[in-house]
Amino acid sequence: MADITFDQVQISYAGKGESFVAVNGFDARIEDGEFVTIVGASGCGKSSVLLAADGLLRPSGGQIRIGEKIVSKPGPDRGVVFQDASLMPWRTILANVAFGLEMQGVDKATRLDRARHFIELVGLAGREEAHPHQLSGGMRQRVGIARALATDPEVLLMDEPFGALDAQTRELMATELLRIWDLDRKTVLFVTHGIDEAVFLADRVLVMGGSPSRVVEVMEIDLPRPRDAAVRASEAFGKYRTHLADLLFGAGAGAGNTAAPESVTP
Ligand SMILES: Nc1ncnc2c1ncn2[C@@H]1O[C@H](COP(=O)(O)OP(=O)(O)OP(=O)(O)O)[C@@H](O)[C@H]1O
Repeated sequence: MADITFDQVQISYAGKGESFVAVNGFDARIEDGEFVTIVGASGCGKSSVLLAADGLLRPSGGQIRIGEKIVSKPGPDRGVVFQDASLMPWRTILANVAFGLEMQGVDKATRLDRARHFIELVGLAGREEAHPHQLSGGMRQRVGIARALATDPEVLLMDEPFGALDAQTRELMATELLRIWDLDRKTVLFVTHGIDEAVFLADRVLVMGGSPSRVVEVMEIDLPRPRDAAVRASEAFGKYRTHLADLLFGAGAGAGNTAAPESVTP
């Protein structure tokens, strides 16, 4: 496992004239084994930061490191889960989960064994031969998580993985994700719009704001683990939630942030 370091990261997009700087001076360090969530107004650059950490987007300034290695392209040290699980529709669930191992040249018997193990871990034993269209949205996201874990990456990068799910399934998936994470505590960086989700999952929440945006506040979440319904209902949870909502939607919120808290709460 490894830590993730963002060192004065700048992300720009080419425009018609001058390029547009979306993120500037983004500094953060995600410790080895830590679960960190990122929140911020729509369009503030959360996905851009994650894409850059995955190596799909090259920062226009600064540096991202996984352990000691500077990120320059996607690599097997990173497992990625997006909002849309992006499974291959023609492949079975087993073949989808085994795909990354196939790319790594792992022999067939080993990769199928490993894929079966992670399918069981995410609660889908018995569905190995199903195809993605035969599964619900929540199940497809479970497959996406199994696929990301199967290659045993150093870190997990998750961009709104439960964003397309209904509120109830979303809560369930958050609890499931923590159960799986607790088995070997990989380093996780998780982007979300959901205030409750951000607090429930995290050791720390990074709040992005400003224009161009950067980390404007870091919230330590000192809640017991394992996190369960009692933690979610606790007074401490409510305080973190209110503080985060104030940061995002209160008087001091970043430019362009006009959404009401209710509109983003899972
Ligand atoms: N390919 C692109 N070309 C030009 N501009 C882009 C591109 N991708 C993103 N942007 C711009 O960069 C900024 C950050 O976008 P990004 O998708 O990272 O934000 P976000 O915080 O993830 O948004 P959301 O919460 O709505 O998903 C936005 O202003 C967006 O319009």
